[in-house]
Amino acid sequence: MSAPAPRVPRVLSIAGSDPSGGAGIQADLKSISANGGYGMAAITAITAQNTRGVHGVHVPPAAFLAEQLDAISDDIAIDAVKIGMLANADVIRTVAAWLGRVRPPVVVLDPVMVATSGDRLLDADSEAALRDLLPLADLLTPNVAELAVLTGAEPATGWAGVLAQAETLSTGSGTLVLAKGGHLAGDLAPDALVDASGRGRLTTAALFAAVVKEAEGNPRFVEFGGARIETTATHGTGCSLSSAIATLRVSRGEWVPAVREARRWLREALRHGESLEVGGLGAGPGRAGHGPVHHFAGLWSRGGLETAPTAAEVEADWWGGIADVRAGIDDLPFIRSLADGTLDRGAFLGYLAQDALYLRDYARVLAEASRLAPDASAQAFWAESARGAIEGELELHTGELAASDSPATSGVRDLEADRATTAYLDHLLATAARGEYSVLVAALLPCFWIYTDLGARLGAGGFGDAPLRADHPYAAWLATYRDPAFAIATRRAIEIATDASSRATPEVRARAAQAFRRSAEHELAFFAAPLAEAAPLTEGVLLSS
Ligand SMILES: Nc1ncnc2c1ncn2[C@@H]1O[C@H](COP(=O)(O)OP(=O)(O)O)[C@@H](O)[C@H]1O
Ligand SMILES: Cc1ncc(COP(=O)(O)O)c(N)n1
Repeated sequence: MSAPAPRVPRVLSIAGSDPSGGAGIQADLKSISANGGYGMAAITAITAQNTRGVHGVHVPPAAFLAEQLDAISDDIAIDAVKIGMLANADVIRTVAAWLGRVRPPVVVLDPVMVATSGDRLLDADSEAALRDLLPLADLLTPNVAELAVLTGAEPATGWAGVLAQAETLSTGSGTLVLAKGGHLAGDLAPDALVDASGRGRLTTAALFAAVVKEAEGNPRFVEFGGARIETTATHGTGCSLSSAIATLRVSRGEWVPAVREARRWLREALRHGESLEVGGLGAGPGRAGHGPVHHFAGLWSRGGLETAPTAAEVEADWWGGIADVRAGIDDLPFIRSLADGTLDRGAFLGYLAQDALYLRDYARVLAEASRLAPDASAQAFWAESARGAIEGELELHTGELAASDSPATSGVRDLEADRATTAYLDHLLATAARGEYSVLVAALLPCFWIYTDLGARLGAGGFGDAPLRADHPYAAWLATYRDPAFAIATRRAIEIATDASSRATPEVRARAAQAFRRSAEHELAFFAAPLAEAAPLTEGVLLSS
């Protein structure tokens, strides 16, 4: 039994809108999604901005923000909140009142004041109101400039100064602070979690720390190092990072792993930001702005964009994709004459002899599928099918072939596989040798599926009444393929193979579809062979012992 899937963190962003998509709620929703959360957004302000700057800000009435917040919290359990641009004191008070009522388990506050472009995003006279909001958060993520404003100091010019201000802020607000080095000069872009609140939030988390520094007064620093990434795509880094941390704090349960993972993700997004080619249109020299980070760089390259088909969709695709092969099989003189009973007995026995030869190696390939199977149920199924194929082969020797009056049937064991049998087996053995389970089971499937389908249609009068007559010369053979147990096995084989393909990567799925079709084509050639190239079962085609 597999463990239940972990619940998806429900994360609310309370922030401004950036129509260019790089910062604000747009960045937050992308960041939350990229980090495995369900994103929601209550909009505090609507900005008109692009990668070069903010042209305008419209702040809807704070009462309407309250309505948005209540609509969400009345209906949805919120696991984490990320707070970004708050615009003015009314908005701040509305958010503070809502937080006081709802108190979500994780609150990350990015005290947005000034955009990367230098434009103000918070009224200058609202800084006091913002300070009052700080204690309601669990984590503050100010940049260098914001840290300076919040501590009433000059912006720090070095990392030690940033850490000192972060400590001051943490002590004053009683919250954890993430000090960010993004705006410092130099080759490094370090961040650090600073907990001087005395609430010991980092005690457990510090176990995970790469570097834990004990400083005077015993505040705790957990530092995250990293080289500065050479890029202009830094618009929205603060928004993206704080949303990622809020989301990952829910799924990881601790601050340090959440920050470490969020930073790793953001750094990948930063490295690929410029590839988006967002911004810079018509910019004169020196006006090129800051493009967004690529929030989905990792997901798109590793997860792919293709929608995975369900097993039922794979089944329909595969079966529909061999409609021409199936029609070809139905039209074969071998199948037609087998159905109406006019098939030459020698040709029939020749077919059975090839079938026996086929089953011997088919059983080995089924056993290989069992070896590769990812779970016990599939492992048992393929092993059982291998046993069935071996039994089928033995039955052929003791049944139809042994009973035949041909003097040569005793030499079946030494009979050589004809071209069609050899080609089919080569395909199956080569697929097995490549060791890709989902491709292998797709290759094994037509033998189950096409026979079951043929047997069912022969038995249901699809080829006329002749196959239903008890005195049909090949009644015993027809009965084998109508066997309900075989139909059940076929259903299970279809389920296993299509399920494996629906979960596989697009590349593996394409190889599986091709292997399935190849096997179906070999089935056609196999049925065509007895009346096409191989002579009936006579001493001429047997290497009798
Ligand atoms: N060029 C860069 N290379 C690596 N990391 C960066 C770079 N610029 C910003 N960061 C990281 O992005 C995050 C946001 O930091 P920062 O730019 O200081 O905040 P804000 O966007 O709020 O101004 C931090 O983790 C910081 O270390
Ligand atoms: C709506 C909105 N919120 C926040 C920021 C800050 O983002 P950054 O500091 O990365 O430019 C922004 N530019 N716009």
